[in-house]
Amino acid sequence: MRKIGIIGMGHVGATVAYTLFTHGIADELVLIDKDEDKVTAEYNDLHDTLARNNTFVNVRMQDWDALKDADIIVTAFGDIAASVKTGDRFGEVKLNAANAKEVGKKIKDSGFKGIIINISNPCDVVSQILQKTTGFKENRVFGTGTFLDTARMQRIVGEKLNQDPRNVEGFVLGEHGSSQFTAWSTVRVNNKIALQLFSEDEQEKISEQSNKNAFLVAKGKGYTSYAIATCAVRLVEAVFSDARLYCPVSTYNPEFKTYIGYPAIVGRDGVEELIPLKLTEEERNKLATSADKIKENVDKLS
Ligand SMILES: NC(=O)c1ccc[n+]([C@@H]2O[C@H](COP(=O)([O-])OP(=O)(O)OC[C@H]3O[C@@H](n4cnc5c(N)ncnc54)[C@H](O)[C@@H]3O)[C@@H](O)[C@H]2O)c1
Repeated sequence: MRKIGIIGMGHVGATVAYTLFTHGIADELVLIDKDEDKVTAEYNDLHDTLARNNTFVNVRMQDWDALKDADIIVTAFGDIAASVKTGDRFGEVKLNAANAKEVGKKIKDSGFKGIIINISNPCDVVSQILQKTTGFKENRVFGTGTFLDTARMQRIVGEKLNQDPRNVEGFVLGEHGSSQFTAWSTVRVNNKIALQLFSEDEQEKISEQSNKNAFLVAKGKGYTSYAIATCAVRLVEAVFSDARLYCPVSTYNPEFKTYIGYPAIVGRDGVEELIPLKLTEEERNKLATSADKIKENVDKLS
């Protein structure tokens, strides 16, 4: 039986739940939020789809003990308005560092033995605090990190070259935040080296745009949901099917001694392997700067 807990049933948590529910990816869901009215509303709205759904799903709510035998927990707690207001995901840092400690303790106390996939921002800092608080091995707690930013980069590059974004390989690395960057040495489009397809100026603009797109979406609707939920669900599927998916996630990187967005293999045990990249010196320096920013905040807040 595939059982998933979702903690934080705001825009993102609810979209993850809906996707899992309607795509037949989970047999049982446990929905948790500190806002009782919100979680009750989502619980009922999801239940009302059952008679027209292709598959049956058991749903429970506000039951921490039910997490004991869950396979995966997706964390999406926070207050998106705090990030949107400041135009920076660090707008939620104090609030979500405290939430991560509270939620991490409750997860640990539940006896949960599975994999945590964190979405809450700032994603790298929160993922690491969750890992520290639960005491789980690092492979069992990871964040969506730059998986979403990489999808945004693939979309932008694809649009510029009139290609399906899935024809674009390569990575946005570092913090899921303002110090992230496109590692152009890794980017290929239909096996053509992207460095040869874009001028330095264009590379710079695309790299910035991958980060800015989040705030463009949030400016119009107050939050983002579809793209991040699709990324999180993809990672859930990779764990369930032991896909050994090669993708960038926020995970502990021994070289930089912090959680940070970097390519890894994701399977049944969570992050099973880091795949070392041959970066240019400039890219390595950018990654080191990004790591310092994350580390500083983890040290201050955990
Ligand atoms: N990693 C990414 O790429 C990415 C993308 C989008 C959003 N996010 C982040 O995901 C989080 C959720 O976004 P959203 O738009 O759904 O926010 P939201 O404000 O709509 O919802 C957050 C929910 O978390 C709940 N919550 C807060 N503290 C809690 C706690 N201690 N225990 C249980 N529930 C708690 C709130 O009641 C609320 O329902 C935010 O931190 C946001 O910045 C990350």
